[in-house]
Amino acid sequence: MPESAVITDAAVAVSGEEVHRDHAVVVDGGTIAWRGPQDEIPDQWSGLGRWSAEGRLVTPGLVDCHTHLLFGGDRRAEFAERAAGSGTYRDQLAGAASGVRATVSATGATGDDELLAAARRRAGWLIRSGVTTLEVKTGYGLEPDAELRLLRLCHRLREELPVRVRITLLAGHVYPDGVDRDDEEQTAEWITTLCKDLLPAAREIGVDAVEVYLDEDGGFTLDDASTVLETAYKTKTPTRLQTDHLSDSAGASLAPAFYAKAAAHLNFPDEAALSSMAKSGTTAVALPGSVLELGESDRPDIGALRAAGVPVAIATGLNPGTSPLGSLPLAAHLGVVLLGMTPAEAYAGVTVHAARALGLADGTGTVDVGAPADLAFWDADDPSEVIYWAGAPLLHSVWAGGREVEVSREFVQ
Ligand SMILES: N=CN[C@@H](CCC(=O)O)C(=O)O
Repeated sequence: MPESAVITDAAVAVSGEEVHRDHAVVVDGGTIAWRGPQDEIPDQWSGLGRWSAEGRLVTPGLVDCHTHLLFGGDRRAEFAERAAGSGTYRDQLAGAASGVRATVSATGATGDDELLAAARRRAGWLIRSGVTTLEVKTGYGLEPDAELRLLRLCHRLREELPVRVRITLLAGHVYPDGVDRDDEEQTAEWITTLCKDLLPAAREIGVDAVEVYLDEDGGFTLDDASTVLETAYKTKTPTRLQTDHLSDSAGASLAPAFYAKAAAHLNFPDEAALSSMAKSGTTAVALPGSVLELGESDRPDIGALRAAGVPVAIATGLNPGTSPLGSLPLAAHLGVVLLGMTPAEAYAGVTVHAARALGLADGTGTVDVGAPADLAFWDADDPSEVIYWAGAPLLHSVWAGGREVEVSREFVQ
C-alpha cells in the first residue's frame, strides 16, 4: 500500500458520536492531507490512486498508552491460584518468588531474542485489535543493568514493529531483593543508585518518559517516588506515575507536582489532587483490565474526574499479573461496564486522550488534517459498536503512517 492514496467510500468517525458517511480521506506522504465528502475531493489529488473502504467505519488507529508487554514467562499459575481462592494478588506481590519478582526472575533468565519474540507476539494482539501506537515500559529488571537491557530491547522493538512505539523507563516498580521497603537507609541508598546511575544512563539510550509505581501496598513510597520523578523532571524528561492501585497512597498529588503526562490506576480518588491534575495537564489512565482481574471494588471515580476536568484515557495495561488483556477495544468495553464511562468517553479514552497521555500533539488519535495516517477500518457502524461487542473481531485492517500493516499471524511469529 503506498503512503499516498485517496480512501473512498468511508464512514469516517471524527468522534465517538459523529460519523461522516460517503467521505474520503486523502493520505499524502503518510499524513492525512484532506478529508471531506467524496464528491468534493479537490482536483490536486486526482493523480493519487484510490482505495475503497467499501463503506467501512474508519477511525484513527487506536492508542494503547500503558503496557508492560516486554517480559519473560507468564503467571498462569498465579492466575489459577487466585481463581481457586488460594492466594490474592496482594499476597503474590508481597512474595519473594511470586508477583512482579517472579516476572523479574523469568525476564532475567530469558534471552534477548526470546524476549523480543514474546513482546512482538503481544504487540501483534494489540495491533490486531486496532492499535497503531503503543507504549511499552521497562520495569521487570529492577537493577540498573537489567533495566538498561530492557530499555535497549524496547528500542529494538520500536525498530521492528510496523506501528509507533513510545518507550517509558519504569524506573521504580518494586524494590529489589536486599532493599527493605521499611528500612530508610536501604531505600535511600537505592534511590541514589536509581537517580545517579540508572536515569542518566537511560537518558543516553533514550526514553520518552520516566515512570514510578507508587503504592503503599508493595510499590514505592511517596518520598522515594517523588525523588525519582523530581530527578527526571529536572532533566526535562516527561514523567508518568502509577498510583493508588492497591491502597490509598496519596500518590495522585505527585502528578501535578512534576507535570506528569499520565497518572494510572487512581483507584482511591483524591479530589484535591484531581483538580490540580486538570491544571497540570495530566491525563488519568484507567486500567479496567486490572480492575476486572483483581475483582476489587476500588476503582477510579469517573464522575469525580469528569467534574474536575481531567481527561481519562483507557489502556490495556497488558502485564502478566494484573492485566493479561490483549485487546484495546475490550479494555474500552470494560471502561464502560466496570467504570461507568459512556461509550463516547471510552472511545476518546483509546484515541485522543490516550495520545495526550503519551504527550503526542501531532494529531495522533484523530483523523484531522495533518495527523499521521494511522487508521483502523472496521466492519462496524460507528465507534460505539466497536466498543459494544466485547471481544468480537470487528477489525478489517489497519494502516500506520499510510501503509497497511500485515495483521496476519505470520507477522508476529
Ligand atoms: N506497576 C504495577 N504493577 C502492574 C502489575 C505488574 C505485575 O503484576 O506484573 C500493574 O499496573 O497492575
